[in-house]
Amino acid sequence: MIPVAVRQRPAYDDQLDEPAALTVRVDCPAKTNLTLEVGPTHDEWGGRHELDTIYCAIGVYDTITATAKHPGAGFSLELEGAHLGDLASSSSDMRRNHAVLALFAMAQAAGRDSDVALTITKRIPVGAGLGGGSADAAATILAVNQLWELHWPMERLRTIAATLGADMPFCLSGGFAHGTGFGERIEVIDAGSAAERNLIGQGYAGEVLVGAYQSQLSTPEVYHTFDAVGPGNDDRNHLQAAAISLHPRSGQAIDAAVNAGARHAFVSGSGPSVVAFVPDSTTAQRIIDAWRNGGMVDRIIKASAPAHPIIGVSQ
Ligand SMILES: C[C@@](CO)(OP(=O)(O)O)[C@H](O)COP(=O)(O)OP(=O)(O)OC[C@H]1O[C@@H](n2ccc(N)nc2=O)[C@H](O)[C@@H]1O
Ligand SMILES: Nc1ncnc2c1ncn2[C@@H]1O[C@H](COP(=O)(O)OP(=O)(O)O)[C@@H](O)[C@H]1O
Repeated sequence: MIPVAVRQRPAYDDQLDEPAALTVRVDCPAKTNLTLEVGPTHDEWGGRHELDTIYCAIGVYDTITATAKHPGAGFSLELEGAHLGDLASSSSDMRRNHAVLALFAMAQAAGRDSDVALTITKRIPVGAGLGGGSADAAATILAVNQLWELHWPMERLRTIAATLGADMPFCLSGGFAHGTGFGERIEVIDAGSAAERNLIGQGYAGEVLVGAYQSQLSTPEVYHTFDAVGPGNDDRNHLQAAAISLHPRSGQAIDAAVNAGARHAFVSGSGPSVVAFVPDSTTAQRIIDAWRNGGMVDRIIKASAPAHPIIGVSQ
């Protein structure tokens, strides 16, 4: 089921006697990996690695809006946010933005032109191992599915998302899920299931602190480094040692969070950001103080997990 909160659409604008412009807004959460086991590479997956991962969506949301434009007008993209990372650079090509690639993929699958105005309000740190680009792509797929009244089921949307990136199929539904293949095969862990109760019982739910950085890590570079150094002893995220070798402050932030009482603290996916699950607000404050006093992170974001995309329709 796609979690949808839809407001009623007025059929026509009284003044202009033409269809009123509809805007679909999707708030799409970041992702992390509670476990990430990395296996061998496969040529048929473009050299990507086999994965076995438990995804978890965390409530730091990017917002995408999609509004229909006149036929033949083409697409447009506006980006806003205080922390745009390398997306703010003049060499950043709008046509390579993950949201735009997702719009093109949906247009091709639907046999339509991509006459849509997209806006992205970025809150998910960029190049941080939090799947921000994947969240924006997933949000665009969900938005266009609604805007064009396609009503395609989740499985069809996942198939399209999988052509764009490993994390994107998960980001369509959020929550908790088991990912296999190169990360694109998703088995949702249902709310209330024994598997979900098990994750919650282990402390993988509730209040979360994200320690974020100005610097980014490149996902391919982290996988290359993993190929050289392998997983760290006892690391549930096999990419953690590689990420820390490239960005040592992440390791310091993990140690500080654990010492201050975090239930779990780890590098999120390919890093460099660090996620800490905290049992209560006193512990959260201890971790925040340790991170700030030690200069171990550049930015701290409070969130909760698990989270889901939220879809709304308005004029
Ligand atoms: C590591 C993870 C963990 O969830 O995400 P991040 O933490 O970076 O967000 C994912 O595996 C990344 O997902 P995503 O960023 O969507 O990957 P893709 O666009 O498909 O691939 C980008 C590059 O990452 C490497 N890659 C990705 C997935 C995979 N199973 N094996 C790989 O080796 C390849 O070098 C590939 O060219
Ligand atoms: N909409 C987008 N949001 C974030 N990054 C994007 C987006 N579109 C393209 N990118 C590019 O994708 C790369 C990875 O960004 P992101 O998805 O945030 O990180 P990660 O793969 O570590 O989770 C960045 O170099 C960024 O420029």
